[in-house]
Amino acid sequence: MRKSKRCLRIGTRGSDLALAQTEQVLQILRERWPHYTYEIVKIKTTGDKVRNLALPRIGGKGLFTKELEVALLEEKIDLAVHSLKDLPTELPEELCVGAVLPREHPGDVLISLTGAGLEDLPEGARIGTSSLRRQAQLKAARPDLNFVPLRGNVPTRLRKLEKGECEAVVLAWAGLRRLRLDLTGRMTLLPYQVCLPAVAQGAIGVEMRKEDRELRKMVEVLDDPTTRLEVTAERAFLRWLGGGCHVPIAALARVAGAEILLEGLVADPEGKRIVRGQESGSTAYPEEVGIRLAERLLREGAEELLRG
Ligand SMILES: NCc1[nH]cc(CCC(=O)O)c1CC(=O)O
Repeated sequence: MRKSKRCLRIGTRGSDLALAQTEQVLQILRERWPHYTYEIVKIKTTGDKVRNLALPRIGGKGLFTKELEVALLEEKIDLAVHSLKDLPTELPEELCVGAVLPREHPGDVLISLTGAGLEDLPEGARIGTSSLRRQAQLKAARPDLNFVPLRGNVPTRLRKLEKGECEAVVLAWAGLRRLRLDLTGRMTLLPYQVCLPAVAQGAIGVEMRKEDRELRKMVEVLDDPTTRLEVTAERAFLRWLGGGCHVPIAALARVAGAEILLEGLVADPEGKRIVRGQESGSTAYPEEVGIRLAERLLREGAEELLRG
């Protein structure tokens, strides 16, 4: 046993959502490992700095995670807490996802001032979202809708709705939930058939240095094996497609007994073509299920969509 307690430095973005997620991690670690000290280190990422630009234009992977990875590699922090959907599928060789927390409901919600659902929105309504995945799927369901780019943190986006910049916005349920925002009467959940979530949406991942054995053992208390299996299948699907933010891609895995069921899609940004399918397989090989679904969708037309 070491004599002096080690101080664990937890890196996070400074947004309300990121801090709420980090607080959740911290609470569990503190309770289980009270003899350590903890420090939260806020780090600005490129995505935080270029607020006004449309994400698909900036492109580039790891917009919200890269600076945290650099801090891990430079040993300025010991853990990095991410929304797993923002974390690229390829990690630096020295890093790993040490834990995946139990997932929130992974779905997207539609929020409007009147509480109108997707069918009730007026003809030609403006939807605030910069996500090509959301745009493509909503256009497929309602070709008359218009889209306005909407970026910034969750509260900022809701303010833009209040100011009348659009009739509705689409956000992840998980983010609203973690921010404890009560949008009763304004919010409807979009069914997966209408809007399949982003890979790993609703899951929190804790990234760390592989060689930090002591810490790897400690973060096991955060890990939810079912969520981990699901996001492993989804991330393998995304990695095999080689997709970034430029082509709409969505996927959702569910564990049922010893089986993983994975549903996924690739679309063109206008939502005119959606290549969608399902695969299932053993929980012993989650990545294999993801790769199999990717291969199948590539054969069925996703290859063309990805080449654009
Ligand atoms: N891209 C931003 C982002 N990253 C994670 C979440 C929500 C929380 C989550 O999906 O885990 C959000 C906001 C949103 O999409 O509404």
